[in-house]
Amino acid sequence: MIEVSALTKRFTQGRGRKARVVQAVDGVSWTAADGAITGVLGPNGAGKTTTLRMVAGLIAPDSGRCAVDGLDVAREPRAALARLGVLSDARGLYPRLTARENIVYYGRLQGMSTAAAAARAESLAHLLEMTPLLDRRTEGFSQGERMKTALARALVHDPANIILDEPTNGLDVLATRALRETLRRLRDEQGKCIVFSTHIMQEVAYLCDRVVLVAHGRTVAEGTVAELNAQAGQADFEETFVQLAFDAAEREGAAA
Ligand SMILES: Nc1ncnc2c1ncn2[C@@H]1O[C@H](COP(=O)(O)OP(=O)(O)OP(=O)(O)O)[C@@H](O)[C@H]1O
Repeated sequence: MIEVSALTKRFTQGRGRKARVVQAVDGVSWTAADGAITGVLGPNGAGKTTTLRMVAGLIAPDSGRCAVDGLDVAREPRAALARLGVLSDARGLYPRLTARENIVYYGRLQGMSTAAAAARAESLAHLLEMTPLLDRRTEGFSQGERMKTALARALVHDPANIILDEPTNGLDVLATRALRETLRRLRDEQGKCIVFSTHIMQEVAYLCDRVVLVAHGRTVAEGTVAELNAQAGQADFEETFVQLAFDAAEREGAAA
């Protein structure tokens, strides 16, 4: 389970009188349950990536709390992050290493033996249908190949919780379907807690058990697609999203 409560983060750009402050996250709260796929949705700049980076321990919040399976990411980072797999938007593979080496290296960083990490790389390659890629250097990999390698790396230590930032970015229709199927299996067969951010409404309808809508760094609505449609009085989730997220953002803007 992943819990985010009253999280805030601001960035300051520049110095002195020219300094500009951006309130990227402004008290966002949500919970993602085990055995469920939770989608975090919001307009550009709503604070989704910043929030997920705080959950992953990559940046520290100004205030508020993130917890993974009840472990506070700030207080017990090693224990909390050992229970988390992260697929970031940047992917961040080592280009001179093969896919296999990237996955095994990450397993070693997570405290696994080389043999255990190597065995896991094989089974994940099978699950993700990427066995032919394993011994190629990742330099020059296509978007889909990079995503599969990065996902295998994120899953190498078999974390109970997985966060994915725009995982289908740049993927073709078959790779997108394969990823969806993988996420469903991880949820249904292994009871993982999966959180992902996306801009693709179809993906939400296909995959998400629960949706968190964020705007201006805050949660503006939460529920199943059907509950949110009912709340907005819409049949189409895209209309619901525009109404709940963008109208909320406009109201916030007018009030500011
Ligand atoms: N390192 C940083 N320095 C300055 N501002 C930042 C930094 N990271 C994020 N921001 C700002 O914080 C706000 C939230 O950004 P974030 O990337 O979290 O949004 P997002 O919801 O993921 O957006 P998108 O859907 O466009 O990816 C934006 O205004 C962004 O410009």
